[in-house]
Amino acid sequence: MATTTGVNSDLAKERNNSTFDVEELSNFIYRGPEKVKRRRYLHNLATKDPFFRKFKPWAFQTREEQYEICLQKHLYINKKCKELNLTEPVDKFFYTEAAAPHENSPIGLHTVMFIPTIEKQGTEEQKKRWLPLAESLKMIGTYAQTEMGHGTFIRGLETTATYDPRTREFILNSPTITSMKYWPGNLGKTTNHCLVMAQLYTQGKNCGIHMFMVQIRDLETHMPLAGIEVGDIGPKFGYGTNDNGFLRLSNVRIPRENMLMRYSKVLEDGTYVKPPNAKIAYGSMVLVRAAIVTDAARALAQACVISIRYSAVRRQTEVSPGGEEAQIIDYQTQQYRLFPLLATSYAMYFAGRFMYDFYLKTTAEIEGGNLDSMPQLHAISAGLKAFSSWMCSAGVETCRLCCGGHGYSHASGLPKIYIDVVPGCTYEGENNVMMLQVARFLMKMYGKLQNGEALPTFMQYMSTDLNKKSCMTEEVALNCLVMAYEHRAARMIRDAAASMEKLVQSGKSPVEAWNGSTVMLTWAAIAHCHAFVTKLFVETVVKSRMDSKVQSALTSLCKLYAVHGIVENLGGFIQDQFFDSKQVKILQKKLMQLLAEIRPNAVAFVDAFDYPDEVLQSCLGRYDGQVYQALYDYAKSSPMNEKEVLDSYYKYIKPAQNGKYQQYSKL
Ligand SMILES: CCCCCCCCCCCCCCCCCCCCCCCC(=O)SCCNC(=O)CCNC(=O)[C@H](O)C(C)(C)COP(=O)(O)OP(=O)(O)OC[C@H]1O[C@@H](n2cnc3c(N)ncnc32)[C@H](O)[C@@H]1OP(=O)(O)O
Ligand SMILES: Cc1cc2nc3c(=O)[nH]c(=O)nc-3n(C[C@H](O)[C@H](O)[C@H](O)COP(=O)(O)OP(=O)(O)OC[C@H]3O[C@@H](n4cnc5c(N)ncnc54)[C@H](O)[C@@H]3O)c2cc1C
Repeated sequence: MATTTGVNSDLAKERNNSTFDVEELSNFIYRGPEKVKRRRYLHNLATKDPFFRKFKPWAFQTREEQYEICLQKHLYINKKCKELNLTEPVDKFFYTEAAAPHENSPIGLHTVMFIPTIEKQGTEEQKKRWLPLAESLKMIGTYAQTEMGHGTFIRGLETTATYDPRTREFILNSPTITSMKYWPGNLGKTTNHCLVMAQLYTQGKNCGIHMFMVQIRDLETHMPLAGIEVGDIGPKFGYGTNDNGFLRLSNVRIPRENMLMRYSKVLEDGTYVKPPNAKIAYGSMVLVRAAIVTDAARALAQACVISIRYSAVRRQTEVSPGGEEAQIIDYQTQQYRLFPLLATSYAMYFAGRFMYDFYLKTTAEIEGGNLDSMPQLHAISAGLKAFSSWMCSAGVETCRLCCGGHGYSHASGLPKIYIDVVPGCTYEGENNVMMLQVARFLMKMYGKLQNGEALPTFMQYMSTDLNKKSCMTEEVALNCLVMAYEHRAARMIRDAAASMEKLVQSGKSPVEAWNGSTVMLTWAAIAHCHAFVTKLFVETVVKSRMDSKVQSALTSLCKLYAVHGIVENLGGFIQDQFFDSKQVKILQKKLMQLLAEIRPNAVAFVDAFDYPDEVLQSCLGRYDGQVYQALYDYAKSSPMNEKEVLDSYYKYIKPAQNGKYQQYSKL
């Protein structure tokens, strides 16, 4: 029975029954007790700061208020980060996630893409000129690449930057309606500068797409400059806090020094100097793709916290007539929907940790002049970005559905998380397109394998003997699970390659053969990413040092991740009889056992993510489980309840009850 004060008794029982110390697991997730302490300190700074609590809740704000309030919050965050000397990205990330949870920043693109692009693509002189202005917000900028007509195919962008050697200027133009920049975050109303991706023309030749710094608004009045038409694109599925914008450029002249020239250059006379690798200009996209993995993991983790705590508190339906109603977490169907997502949130967190480290290591090499790992970084970041945003967005929606009716209310906090995470499937490269980039890399690797060339370590599984059968026994060993994923990926890569080969042999061109095989190529890329994430999870639990009880519980969760993925995608695993029917039964049985094994630790697993209530902003996911009182308070706080009788009653309902409809004819 739930009490109305203190911690809900069901939730308290759950916490008593867990088999491991939650603090130990938090220490493992966040890489040590010192880091947990630091994260809590940063969360506390934000959640205890009265500034962030003075605004009405996000769900009760109009679009204009969402923008304005979020802008104030992020400008304040910016000021506090400086005062507190928070310079590390991880510190800023934790402080921000607590200060403005899932509220996409009106100066976010400035921080996440504008400044990093100057840092990575600018010359020393350009960095010296722009970075201090950008840091002090005198320049507020965005990354303006996507156009109304082209987002994916960036070589097809239509904006032009034509070099005029007489004045040593570039002239920027949006020659068609489809060439107008459309979607860049913060562009509509906030920014006064843009990094514009445009086709470079010099000495009568097109040299491909390059980045140019363009001032779009007056620094004093904030009015658009001559030749600039700019504005907000209007309401969207979410992202109400963000003024995604449009931009039309008409004969806008900028000095030659405004082309980002660290790698490619245009000399004064108009001579073009090529970069060492044309794709180096895509580096800012790679950075954000890498960051999206952690961002998506965090969204799913928070959704699991809400949904699993609520499932422990919520009771529905007497199991035997007249008996006690069961906690909904005890229904096997609820466990089957939620626990694999819990496992996925851990898998994605570890993938995010890996991605961040790999990004830092590889970009350091690139900056040192060694570009060898660029293709790997591109393939891994594109694949993990797509895989994590797909899995986590779908997972958040399932968590919402698992909360029944209350999941549909903003009081649950789940819709806000969903609309914040789901555009990650589209921005920074639409997911299907990203998976095809992965497939392109896989086909290259397959070619190397055929030629007997060496493969990078993470691709060596491709040389597996595809006639081999699974080693799976009743024990369901982790290594047999990894082998299954790698077998499936290797076979799908081979099948996709064979499909292309067959089409070529039938007279199709390589491009036609590629287009005729993209579904199989996408299957192969997804299978590869699934294998990659599973292996990473397994290696994390097997090789890392941690408390033995935590390790045992985490091993069950990892096994669930792997077994569930096989059972849900069985076709791909049995197509070549890799598993026989006896082994399939073993896996199905193991899946049910694992659900039962994880059940006593479900709440502890979500508690270990250590998200304070102020971050979750959910009546259902509260640490104390007092969900009903919270729902009642939430309903009472709705602006719709400020008056007992709304004006609309007198204006519309009352007259209608009296058969009077004249007010409509006035319209
Ligand atoms: C434990 C907790 C730790 C916490 C730590 C956290 C720290 C992190 C802090 C930060 C957190 C912040 C959270 C972030 C949340 C996110 C908020 C984001 C807000 C929204 C931002 C949205 C911005 C945008 O959307 S910008 C626009 C993005 N646009 C795209 O992505 C366009 C997609 N299209 C493309 O990329 C290309 O067109 C592509 C790749 C599809 C094709 O390119 P192209 O036409 O040039 O290709 P081809 O000529 O066909 O050549 C292909 C060839 O090129 C290679 N290649 C392509 N790209 C790259 C690359 N980037 N690098 C290297 N190589 C590349 C490709 O592999 C091919 O090679 P081949 O050898 O020829 O095969
Ligand atoms: C919230 C949000 C914020 C954004 N912020 C920014 C920003 O700050 N700066 C910026 O420049 N842009 C931004 N964008 C734009 C974003 O990067 C693009 O929308 C994205 O890259 C997808 O491109 P697209 O819209 O042209 O989709 P399209 O390419 O038109 O995709 C439509 C469909 O066609 C398919 N498709 C397209 N090409 C291929 C192909 N080659 N093979 C197979 N299928 C294909 C896709 O899979 C998809 O299903 C933002 C978008 C959103 C939603």
